[in-house]
Amino acid sequence: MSGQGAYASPPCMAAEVDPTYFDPLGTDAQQARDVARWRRAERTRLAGLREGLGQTGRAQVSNSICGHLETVLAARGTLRETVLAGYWPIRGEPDLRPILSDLHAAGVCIALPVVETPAAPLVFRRWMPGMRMLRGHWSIPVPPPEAEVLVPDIALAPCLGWDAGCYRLGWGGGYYDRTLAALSPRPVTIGIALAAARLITIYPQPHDIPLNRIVTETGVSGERKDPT
Ligand SMILES: Nc1nc2c(c(=O)[nH]1)N(C=O)[C@@H](CNc1ccc(C(=O)N[C@@H](CCC(=O)O)C(=O)O)cc1)CN2
Ligand SMILES: Nc1ncnc2c1ncn2[C@@H]1O[C@H](COP(=O)(O)OP(=O)(O)OP(=O)(O)O)[C@@H](O)[C@H]1O
Repeated sequence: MSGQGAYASPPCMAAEVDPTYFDPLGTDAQQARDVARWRRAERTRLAGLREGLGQTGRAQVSNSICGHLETVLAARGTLRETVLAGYWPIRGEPDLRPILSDLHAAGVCIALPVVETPAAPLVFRRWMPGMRMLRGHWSIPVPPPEAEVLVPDIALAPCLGWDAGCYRLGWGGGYYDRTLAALSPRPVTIGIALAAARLITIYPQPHDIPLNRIVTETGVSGERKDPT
C-alpha cells in the first residue's frame, strides 16, 4: 500500500501536536501483538507439558477425561440423534475415540471438524468408526468429502490451554472462534484439556469466544452460560 488514499481515513497526527495524547487504537494494536507473542510461547510450553506425560500418562489422562465426559453428557438426557462434534487427536491431544465410538453405537451422530477453506469456519462431516479417513489441512485425518455435512448441537474442542472463564487456547488458527461466531444458535461447547494446562488468563481478545465447560482428567468446570 502506498500514497494517500490507500487508507479509509487520514493518519492520526494528534500525538505530534500533544505527545501525551492517548491513541486507543494504537495501544490496542500493540497489546494484541503482545498477546499473540505470549500465546505463541505458551503454545510451545503447553505442547511440551503434554509431550512430557509420555504415552502411558496421556492414555491415563484420556481415560479419565472419557469418564468425566460421559457424566457430563449423561446429565443432558438422551443424545439419540443429537449431532456431537468430536475431533481426531493430533499432537498428544486426549484421545476420545473410544467414547465417540460408544456414542455412535448409542445412536448419536458423530461429526469431525474439517478445514475446507483456510482462515474460514470449520465444516463438520459425519464420522463412523472404521471409516476411511483422508489427510486434511495440517495432515489432520478427516472424513472423505462424500461424508455428510452436519451442524453440531454439541462440540468438543481440544484445548492446549484454558482459563477459569472457560476461554480456550488452541493451535493458533482461530478456527473454533470463527466457527462459533458463524453458528446460530451456537452449539453447547465443551473444552477438553489437561488440568495442568490451566492458565490464570488467556488474555481474551475481542474474537475469543468462551466455551460452556472445560473437562480435564481431574473433573469438570462449572458451567458458563451463554448470554441470552
Ligand atoms: N485434532 C484437532 N483437529 C482440529 C483442530 C484441533 O485443534 N485439533 N482444530 C482446531 O482449531 C482445527 C484445525 N486447527 C488448526 C490450527 C492451526 C493451524 C495452523 O496452520 N497453525 C499455524 C500457526 C497459526 C498462527 O500462529 O498464526 C502453524 O502452526 O503454522 C492449522 C489447523 C480443526 N481440526
Ligand atoms: N471470528 C474471527 N474472524 C476473523 N479472524 C478471527 C476470528 N477468530 C479468530 N480470528 C483470527 O485467528 C487468529 C488466531 O486466534 P487464536 O489465537 O484465538 O487461535 P486459537 O483459538 O488458539 O486457534 P484454533 O481454534 O485454530 O485452535 C487471531 O489472531 C484472529 O486474527
